[in-house]
Amino acid sequence: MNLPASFVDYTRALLGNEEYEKFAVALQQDPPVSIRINNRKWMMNHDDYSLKKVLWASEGYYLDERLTFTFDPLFHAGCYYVQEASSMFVEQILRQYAKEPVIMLDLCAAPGGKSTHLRSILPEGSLLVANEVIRNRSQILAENLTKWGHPDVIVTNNDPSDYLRLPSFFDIILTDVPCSGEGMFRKDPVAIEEWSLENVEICWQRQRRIISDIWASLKPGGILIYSTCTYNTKEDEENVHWIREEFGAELLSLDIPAEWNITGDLLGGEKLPVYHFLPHKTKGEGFFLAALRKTRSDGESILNHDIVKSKNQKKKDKRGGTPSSFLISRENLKIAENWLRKDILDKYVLTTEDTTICAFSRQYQNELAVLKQNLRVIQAGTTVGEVKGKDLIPAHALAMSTSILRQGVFVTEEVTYEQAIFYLRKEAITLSVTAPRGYILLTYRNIPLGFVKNIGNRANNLYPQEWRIRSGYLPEEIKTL
Ligand SMILES: C[S@@+](CC[C@H](N)C(=O)[O-])C[C@H]1O[C@@H](n2cnc3c(N)ncnc32)[C@H](O)[C@@H]1O
Repeated sequence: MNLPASFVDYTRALLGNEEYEKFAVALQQDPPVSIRINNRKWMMNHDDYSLKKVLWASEGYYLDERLTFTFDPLFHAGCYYVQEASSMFVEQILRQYAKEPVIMLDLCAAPGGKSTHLRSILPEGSLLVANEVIRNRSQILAENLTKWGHPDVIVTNNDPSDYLRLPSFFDIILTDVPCSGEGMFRKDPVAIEEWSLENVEICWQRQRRIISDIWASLKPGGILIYSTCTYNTKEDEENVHWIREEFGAELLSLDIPAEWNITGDLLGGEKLPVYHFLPHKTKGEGFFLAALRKTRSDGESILNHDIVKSKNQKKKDKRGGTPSSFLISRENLKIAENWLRKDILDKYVLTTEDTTICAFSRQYQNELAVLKQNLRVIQAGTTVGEVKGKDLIPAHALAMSTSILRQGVFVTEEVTYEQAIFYLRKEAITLSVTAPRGYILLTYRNIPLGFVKNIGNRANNLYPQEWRIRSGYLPEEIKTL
C-alpha cells in the first residue's frame, strides 16, 4: 500500500514513531469482514456458526472470510448487513444515553449501515428519520431500510440546510459526516488516491457547515453524535472543540471496558472524552466518534407552534387514516387492512397516495406531516400495496416487514437456493403443482423473500426490478451464511 507522504508525516507526528510503526503494519493486513444480524428477522443459531463477536455491538460478528454476499438470499432478505466493525460503536451511545423513546435523525445516512443498526437498538416506540443528500444514494438507503423491515422509519433526500426549517425537532442527531476517509485506506484503495492535505481542509470546513446547519434541529438537552472514518485531528478533535465552543455543548463520556482498546483524545492538553478506533489496536477500520449534549435553547419547538392540525387532518385522525384516494376503492383498503397483523391496527394508520397504500405509526402522524411540508420525504413507514387496475398488489416492503405482515394471510412456498437466486434475478419461477393461484409469499430457509403471483403454468415475479441481481453468472464457489 502506497500511502501519501504527507499523510505518513502527519500521522507519524500524531501517533509517535513507535505507535505509527504498528499502525503502518496493521494497514498492510487484510481488513476484517464483519456483519450485523437483524435479530427481529433472523435468529442466528449459534450451534451452526462459531463467529467471533464484535465486542461493542450486541449483534455484530466477524466472519473468517468474505462471503459471496450478492449470491446470498438471506442478505437480500435483510437478515444481516455487511458493516465495518468499528462503526458499530455508535450502539454504545444509545445504550448509555437513550433509554426512552426518541425521535432521531441520521443526517448523512446512505447506504444505511448506521441507520439499520440504529433501527435495531433504538428504544421501542422511537422514530428514525434517515436522510441522504445525494438522490441516487437516498434510493439505496431506502432499499436497505426497506429490507431491514422496521416500520417506524422515514427516509428524506435533503441538504442539511433544509433542516433549518425544523427547529428543536430531534432528540438525537447522528452526523456521520463525509470525511477524508483515512480510516478506509485498507478497504478501499480509491480513498488513498483521493486523499490530499487540501481535501482534509475542505472536509473539516464542510463538516462545520453541516453541524451549523443541523444544530438548531436538535432539542435543548438533545444529543449530537459526531463521527468520521478518519484519523486526523482537524476533522476529529478540533471539530469537536469547535462544536463545544461555538454552541456551548457538553461532551458526554461513555463507560467503556479498557480491554476494548479504544484510543482517546490524540491531541495534547485537555483530554476530551472522544473515541478513536485505530486498526493496530481494535479489530476494524479507522473510526472516530464523540457525543455532545445541547445545553442551550436556541429555537422553539416546531411541534408546539407551527403544527396546528388542519381540520382535515383531524378528520383523518378520527377515521384512523386518510380518506381513500379516488384511485383506491374501499374494498382494496379493506384487503390491505386484512394483510396487517390485528394487534398493530390501533398503532398504525393506513394512508393512501395515488395508487399506493402505506402503513405509518399513528403516534408520529404529526411529525410526518411536518416533514412532508418541509422536506423531500421519499419513503415513510411500510408500503403495503399498490393498486393496478382493480387489483391490489402486495408490496415488497410488506414481505420484508418484521412486524406488520399478518402471519398466514398469504400462502407461503419454500424455495430452494437455485429458485431463490432465480427469483432475486427477477426471472420466471415455476412453483409446485400444489401451489394455489394468486399471491404467494416465497420463503427461503423460512425467511420471507418476496411475492409472486401464481397464474398456474408460471408465477409472475413481483421482486422490485431495480433491486434485482444483475449478474447472470453464479460464482464457482458460493459462500453464504
Ligand atoms: C460516511 S458516509 C455515511 C455512511 C452511512 N452513515 C453509513 O453508516 O452507511 C457520508 C454520507 O454523507 C453524504 N454527504 C456528502 N456530502 C454531504 C453534505 N454536504 N451534507 C450532508 N451529507 C453529505 C454522502 O453522500 C454519504 O452518503
